[in-house]
Amino acid sequence: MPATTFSSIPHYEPAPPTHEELEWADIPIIDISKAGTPEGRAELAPPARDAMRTQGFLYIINHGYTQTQNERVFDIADLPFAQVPEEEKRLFAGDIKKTGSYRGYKLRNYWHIDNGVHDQLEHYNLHRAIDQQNQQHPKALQPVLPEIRAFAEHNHHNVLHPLLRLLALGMELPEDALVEQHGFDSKGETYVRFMKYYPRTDDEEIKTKNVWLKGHTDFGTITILWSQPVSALQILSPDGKWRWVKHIPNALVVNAGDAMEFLSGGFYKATIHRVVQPPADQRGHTRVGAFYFAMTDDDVRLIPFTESAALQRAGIVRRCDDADAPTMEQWRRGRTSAYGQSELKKKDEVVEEEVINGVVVKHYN
Ligand SMILES: O=C(O)CCC(=O)C(=O)O
Ligand SMILES: [Fe+2]
Repeated sequence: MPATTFSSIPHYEPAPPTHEELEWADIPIIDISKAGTPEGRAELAPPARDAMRTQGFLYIINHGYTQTQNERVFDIADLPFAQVPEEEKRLFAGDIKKTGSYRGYKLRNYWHIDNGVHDQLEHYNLHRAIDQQNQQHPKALQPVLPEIRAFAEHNHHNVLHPLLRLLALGMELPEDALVEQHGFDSKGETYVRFMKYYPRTDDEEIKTKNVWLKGHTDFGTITILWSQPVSALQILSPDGKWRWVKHIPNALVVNAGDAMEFLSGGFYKATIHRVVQPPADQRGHTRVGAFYFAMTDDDVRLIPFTESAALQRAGIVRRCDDADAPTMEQWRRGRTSAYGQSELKKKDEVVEEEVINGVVVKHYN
């Protein structure tokens, strides 16, 4: 490894893992270090396919970062929140609704959760190409931008692309069918997100029934969430029950989003998930997250791979006619602008709906 000197930044110490026995989701583990050979990919493709077809979630381990590198990711992830003055944060806040893009900060109180209560979480989003996109960043991030770029490349080339090969094989397509739609250098919005949740008041907890981030699907193809110890993420299991996602040190929690569901004609599931108040022994702490939100290139039309024999056998399900199908760019902009801002239509006690590009999108309370 080349000798690299890293700038000294404060250490973010997360809360210790919970001791509570929660109802954990049953999420399969994929050892991605095996994906480097054709034999390894042939071995991993069926379990990856089954995980994405049933749970819509899987864990990735052995992706190539050490525990020390992993801790550095979270130290960097806390910088835009702990080391940037509020005034500077406002300067870098994204005009999300207008631009349909998350670049920059999403500050607290932006999304409506329930009963007049707004969110208490901040995120900061960087386009993966970092300094090639004319996106300016706060001062505290300047010294670590090369490391964030390396983090984006790691997610893209060592996690996303290997996984996309497995998922293409699962659809019995040429193994690069999805990789070809996810160029690192193509025009598209795949981005790095750092996120920080702050503890809330009892009143906020009561009014939202402890929901910190409403049940939703992600917009893109694949979300890579760097596992962190504060339990709060839940997924809606196939049996209709919310189950907790357990922390695995240095693992990645990966899920499929809307775009993957479109491309696969429902073969891979964009699973609903939400964030709730952590268990009692982890309350009162902040919760810092690091993510890579992947989408296809902007010009890809989100229509199913009808040539796939696997999809034909399973039955292709469309959420709109192919002729009306949005491009990735239309879908991400539409979803991003509306999220947490639009008037949702109440279907029943749990489900609310909105229509984006002619397609019905569900939100869960
Ligand atoms: O914070 C988490 O664990 C999940 C956040 C999430 O679902 C999202 O940002 O889309
Ligand atoms: Fe999400």
